[in-house]
Amino acid sequence: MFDKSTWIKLPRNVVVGHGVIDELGETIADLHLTGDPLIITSPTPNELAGDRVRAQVPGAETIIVETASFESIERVIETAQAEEADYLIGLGGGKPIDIAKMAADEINCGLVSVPTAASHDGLVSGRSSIPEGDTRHSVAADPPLAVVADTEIMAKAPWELTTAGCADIISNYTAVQDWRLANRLKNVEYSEYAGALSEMTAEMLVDSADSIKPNLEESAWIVVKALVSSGVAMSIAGTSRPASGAEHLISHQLDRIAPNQALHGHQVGVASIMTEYLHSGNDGQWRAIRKALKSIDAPTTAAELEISDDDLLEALTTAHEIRDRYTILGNGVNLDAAYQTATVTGVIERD
Ligand SMILES: NC(=O)C1=CN([C@@H]2O[C@H](COP(=O)(O)OP(=O)(O)OC[C@H]3O[C@@H](n4cnc5c(N)ncnc54)[C@H](O)[C@@H]3O)[C@@H](O)[C@H]2O)C=CC1
Ligand SMILES: O=C(CO)COP(=O)(O)O
Ligand SMILES: [Zn+2]
Repeated sequence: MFDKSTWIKLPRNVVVGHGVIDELGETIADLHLTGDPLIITSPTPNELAGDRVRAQVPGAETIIVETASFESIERVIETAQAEEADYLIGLGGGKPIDIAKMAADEINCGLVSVPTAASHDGLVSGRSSIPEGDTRHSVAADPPLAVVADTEIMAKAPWELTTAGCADIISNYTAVQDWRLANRLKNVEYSEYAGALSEMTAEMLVDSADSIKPNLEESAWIVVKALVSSGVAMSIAGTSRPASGAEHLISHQLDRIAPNQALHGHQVGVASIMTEYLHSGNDGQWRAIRKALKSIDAPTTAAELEISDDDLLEALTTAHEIRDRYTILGNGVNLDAAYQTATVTGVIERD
């Protein structure tokens, strides 16, 4: 008997382009959302774009969050309930959007995502990623009903936020390899469509690397399209597997060991050079990944991440513990192997 079923949740409206933040009101009306929203943002995005958002949703309260934590989510839920908010608007980078996504899921209301940086591929995904203690929760949450991504704002954001978004996409190469490995060794369900979409997204971004330049709005356009596509791959899969493998585990560990040191996308990029080496050895594609990262100005070494060699090695040897997700890290990389991996790939220098 055929007994498979799937439920793919995607945003209904994805509005991308120059000045589209001023079309937020229209986008909300198109979704038939009524009543007052609560705006969830972080300090800089609030300063940059909060007033333009508030101008279109008069009466909306704003809550400013600093960290992606369960405490922040709790605060948002309490405020939304006290204010009787009818839906949420997440404004900013990955953190406020993830918090808003999880809070909206919890209180069962809609979410509109207004990213101000092309720095991560969670802007359309049906996943929310929140650290807690020694672990990291990547939980299913409804994707935003709409995404309003203003390329004018994103192009003016610090260049490193855009290069972080590119590196988050380039890391899809190793994420998909980990997913296939887990399918072969652990019978983890694999989606050919989601895997192919994720790899094609990375391929297209790398092919466009020459057009990705600072202060160029077309660059923000190219990167946002890739981030949307990668987020859709996660939604099709119903898991972050297409865009998150061992390189993400290492980055999540770095968030614990060396908090707020480097951007998420930059960490996963450097980690994917090493996990590609672990997958395919010295003759594999790790040089191609490093070259792709360099071509878009993303870091390729621990020093460029401002992370010490010891912290990097600790993350590489302990990342397998963080989550029940089988990857090339298996049941752990020992310190000698980690040192070999990090030095051969030039991520750290030999003593
Ligand atoms: N749910 C999912 O599927 C995914 C979630 N993530 C999560 O997203 C987070 C990483 O996202 P980030 O955007 O790097 O973090 P973030 O939200 O902390 O933003 C990084 C920095 O950029 C600043 N910023 C944002 N827009 C700006 C602008 N236009 N101009 C100047 N500064 C601006 C913010 O104020 C912040 O200081 C992590 O927590 C990660 O786990 C990442 C990928 C996928
Ligand atoms: O960052 C992500 C994809 O780029 C989300 O992955 P996680 O499920 O590892 O948080
Ligand atoms: Zn990521």
